[in-house]
Amino acid sequence: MGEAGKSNTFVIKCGGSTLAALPNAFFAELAAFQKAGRQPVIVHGGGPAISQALNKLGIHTEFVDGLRRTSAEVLDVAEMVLAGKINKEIVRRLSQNGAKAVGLSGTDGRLLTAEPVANAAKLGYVGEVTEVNTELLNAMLAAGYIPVVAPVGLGVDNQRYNINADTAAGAVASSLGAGPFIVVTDVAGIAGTVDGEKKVLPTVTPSQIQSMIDSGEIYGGMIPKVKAALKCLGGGVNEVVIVNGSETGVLGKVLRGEPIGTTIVAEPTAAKA
Ligand SMILES: Nc1ncnc2c1ncn2[C@@H]1O[C@H](COP(=O)(O)OP(=O)(O)O)[C@@H](O)[C@H]1O
Ligand SMILES: CC(=O)N[C@@H](CCC(=O)OP(=O)(O)O)C(=O)O
Repeated sequence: MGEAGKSNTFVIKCGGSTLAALPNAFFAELAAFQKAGRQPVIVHGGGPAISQALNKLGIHTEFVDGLRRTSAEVLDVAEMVLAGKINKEIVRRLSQNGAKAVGLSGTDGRLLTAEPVANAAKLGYVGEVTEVNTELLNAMLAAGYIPVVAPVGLGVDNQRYNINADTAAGAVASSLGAGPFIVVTDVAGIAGTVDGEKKVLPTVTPSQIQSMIDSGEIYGGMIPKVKAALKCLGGGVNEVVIVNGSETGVLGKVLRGEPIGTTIVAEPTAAKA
């Protein structure tokens, strides 16, 4: 694919926290971008729905450092909910709102190759992406479809892995060299304290993020988001924006460069020509 095609590609991560609240307008906006020649790729979560399904089945679930401890039993349910229920819901809503979309699990066509995370002894079948099959994504984009990806990966050992959706989306954004990477969640951005007042910060840099994690101002589900953002910025993505999906016209605002949510920017360098 040529440079023009690449610059048209952008990755959106849709968090499970916000999926039910996403208005039809969100999907219609994606359909309009698609018709205008833009090439969105969606990677989605579904944490709350997985927890709900596990609770219904009476299977205990817990998070360690923001990641779900994943036994073989939990993995089956996570895959069922992510690649079945949530993935199909998103594809259906896109179709209903005039977009052409196709749903894939990260294991389909070895879209996401994964390896166990460092503390696998504690976390079980939780994976980290080692490779993204961009050939498959680009083929779907070239055929005029929005790829909708569930964050389940396959190891070279053929083991399935549950992957945090922010991590998976960041890996996809980096491998496509796509920009901007838009993280859609249930809050208006990263909140921080400015002059004693809590507010959404328009921009944050990697060093600010580190001190906000250290102080506990960034916690829980925001941690994998900012970590994925930092990794992306080091890997070819020039802009990561965190926005609330239920606000109208969010995607357009990001793409037009209008101020919305929190933009994570690279550390300013002293010597810029
Ligand atoms: N500094 C912060 N600013 C805003 N939200 C934060 C911050 N730190 C932690 N959070 C939490 O992160 C949550 C978003 O993460 P999460 O619930 O995992 O969403 P998603 O399902 O979209 O991935 C927010 O609802 C909020 O509770
Ligand atoms: C390893 C791990 O934690 N996987 C996540 C995958 C879903 C996800 O990340 O969903 P959200 O984006 O809605 O949080 C989980 O099991 O909940």
